[in-house]
Amino acid sequence: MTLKIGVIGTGAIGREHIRRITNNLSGGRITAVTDVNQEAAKAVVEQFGLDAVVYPDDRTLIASEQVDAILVTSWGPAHQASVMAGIEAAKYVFCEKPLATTAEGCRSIVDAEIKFGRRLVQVGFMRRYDNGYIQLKEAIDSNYIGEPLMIRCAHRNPSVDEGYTTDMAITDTLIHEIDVLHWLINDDYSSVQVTYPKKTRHASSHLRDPQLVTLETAKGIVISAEIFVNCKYGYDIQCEVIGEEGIVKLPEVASITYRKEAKLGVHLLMDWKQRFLDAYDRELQDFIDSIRKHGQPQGPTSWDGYIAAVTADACVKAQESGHRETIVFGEKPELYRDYEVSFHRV
Ligand SMILES: NC(=O)C1=CN([C@@H]2O[C@H](COP(=O)(O)OP(=O)(O)OC[C@H]3O[C@@H](n4cnc5c(N)ncnc54)[C@H](O)[C@@H]3O)[C@@H](O)[C@H]2O)C=CC1
Ligand SMILES: O=C1[C@@H](O)[C@H](O)[C@@H](O)[C@H](O)[C@H]1O
Repeated sequence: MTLKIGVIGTGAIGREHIRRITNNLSGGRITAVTDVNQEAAKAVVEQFGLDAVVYPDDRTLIASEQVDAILVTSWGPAHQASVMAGIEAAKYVFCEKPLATTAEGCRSIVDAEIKFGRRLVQVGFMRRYDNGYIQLKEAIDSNYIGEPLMIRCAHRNPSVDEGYTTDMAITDTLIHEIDVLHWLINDDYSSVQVTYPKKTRHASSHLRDPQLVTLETAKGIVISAEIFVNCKYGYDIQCEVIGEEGIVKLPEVASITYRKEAKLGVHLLMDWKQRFLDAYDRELQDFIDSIRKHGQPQGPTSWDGYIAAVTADACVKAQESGHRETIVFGEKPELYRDYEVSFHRV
């Protein structure tokens, strides 16, 4: 059966996902769209030549018999209500980060899914599908570098707009590292501290940039994560895991080398959309395939969304206090306990 997908929010990433489901992936079809900006929803139907109905809001879209699964790509604060409505209607849900803007909101989604009795929700933490991170995980899981001791990583954007605030460095930007790193090392975060190096003159007056986030895990691994969203030179994601027997590091983005004007170099990306193109394709193909084969998604869970939100809350608290803040999760519920996805390199 072809999975009939309704999209809630036809902005930047909504359109990207519609494009990939329509042009690149198999097994899914966009049958419905909605956006608070109805003109944007209509325009997307035209742009991609979709055979899809434009609904006035998320509730009517979710209720449609022409919708098996919803793709929640609206603004973060709107996610929770759409996801909850999707679960109530027993529809599959792919939700872009954040699952909800608060830990309580994520917990209520977890509880609703547990009450439903089966997994319906996948969160858009696409880095787990990236070949580079998968290779790092293979090296760690096979003990190739021995026990991991430290991680050094960086999330750098060339620039951000005026509306970007200091806490967004955590909730919008670091959130990807928060998800992928604990998955990488099979560990739980236990505390966090945030420090502010000298501020770049390129940041707006209200923004602290760069920031240095130091996370510790239950096993004692120390993670040093730099967030620098006005770095000017490019979009750059770095991750290096230092183990007892060796070190593994994310590969650089593939690029030709050039020799020109007495220089030898490679090109870097400026736009985040290009960096994880394959991972976005793979997370959505996995969502579609898992539902068609197993009747439930297998990707990052609501519990992963909750873990990320609890950790992000502690990071924001640490931004404000300047102190080390502890991070505590409740016990992982049964529904998510034996769940282990086998992500493969391609
Ligand atoms: N996984 C990733 O790498 C990325 C994830 N995101 C996440 O995706 C979400 C959307 O981001 P963008 O597409 O960049 O934003 P955007 O602002 O370009 O698009 C959001 C769209 O949602 C619509 N919208 C807002 N509230 C709505 C509601 N209640 N019902 C229907 N439509 C509604 C807006 O009118 C807008 O068209 C955000 O949560 C963001 O954090 C964004 C970029 C990358
Ligand atoms: O989610 C994302 C954006 O919101 C954010 O602005 C970028 O820095 C991230 O890398 C991207 O994946």
